Amino acid sequence: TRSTRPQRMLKAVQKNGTKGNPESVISAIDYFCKHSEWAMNVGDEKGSILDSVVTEVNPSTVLELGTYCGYSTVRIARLLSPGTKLITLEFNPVNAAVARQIIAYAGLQDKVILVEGSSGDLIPQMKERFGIMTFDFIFLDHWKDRYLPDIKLFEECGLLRKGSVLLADNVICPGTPEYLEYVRNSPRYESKYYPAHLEYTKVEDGLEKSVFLG
Ligand SMILES: Oc1cc(-c2ccc(F)cc2)cc2cncnc12
Ligand SMILES: [Mg+2]
Repeated sequence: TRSTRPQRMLKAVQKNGTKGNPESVISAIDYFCKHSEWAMNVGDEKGSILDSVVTEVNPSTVLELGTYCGYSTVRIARLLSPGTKLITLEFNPVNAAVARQIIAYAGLQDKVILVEGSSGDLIPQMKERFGIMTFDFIFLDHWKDRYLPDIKLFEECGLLRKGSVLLADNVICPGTPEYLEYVRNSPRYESKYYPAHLEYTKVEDGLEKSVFLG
C-alpha cells in the first residue's frame, strides 16, 4: 500500500538529518513541510514559543497529548534536564511507529515514554502506570474536541498542582473555542495568548498558556 505522509517524513529525516542531532531532525522536518508536503507539526514559529515556555518552566514531569510524528516531542525532550522524561500519548499506531523512529534518530529515546491509546483512557492511568503525582508541564496538541474534556480530567484525577502550566496548540486554527472560554473565564487558571501562525502558513493561529492556580 502507498506510504503515509509521516512515513515519507521519516525518510526525509533519515536522508537529511544527522543521527543523534535533535536540531538537525527539527530542521529536516521543517524543510520537508515547507518544500515537499505540509504536515501538522507545531512548526518552527510556534515551536520557538514552545521552546521558551519549556525553558522557563524547566519541568520535571511532562505530558504531551498528540505525538503525531514526534516533532514537538523532540523539541521538548532536547530541552529537559538530565534524567527527566516526558510522556507522550498518540492514538494512531502508524504515526506512533514513525514517531518512535524519529525520536530514536534524534537520540532522545531515553527521555521519552510514548504510549499508544486515547487520552481519555490513559490520563486516569498516569498515577498508577507511571508513578506521576502531578504534571509540571502539559502540551495539548491532539484532537481539538478533546482539549476541554481532558483538562477537566486532569482536575478530576488530581494531576495539576499550583503552578502547573498547560500550553495548547491550535486555539485559533482549527480552533478550540470551548477550551478557550473555559480557561479564560475560570478563576482557577491564569491564561495568556501567544499569537503566531498555523505551521508553515500565513494563516492566523496561536498558543494559549494557562497556569493552574490550585
Ligand atoms: O497543528 C494542527 C493543525 C491542524 C490543521 C489541519 C488542517 C488545516 F487545514 C488546518 C490545521 C490539525 C491538527 C490536529 N491535531 C494537532 N495539531 C493540528
Ligand atoms: Mg497542532
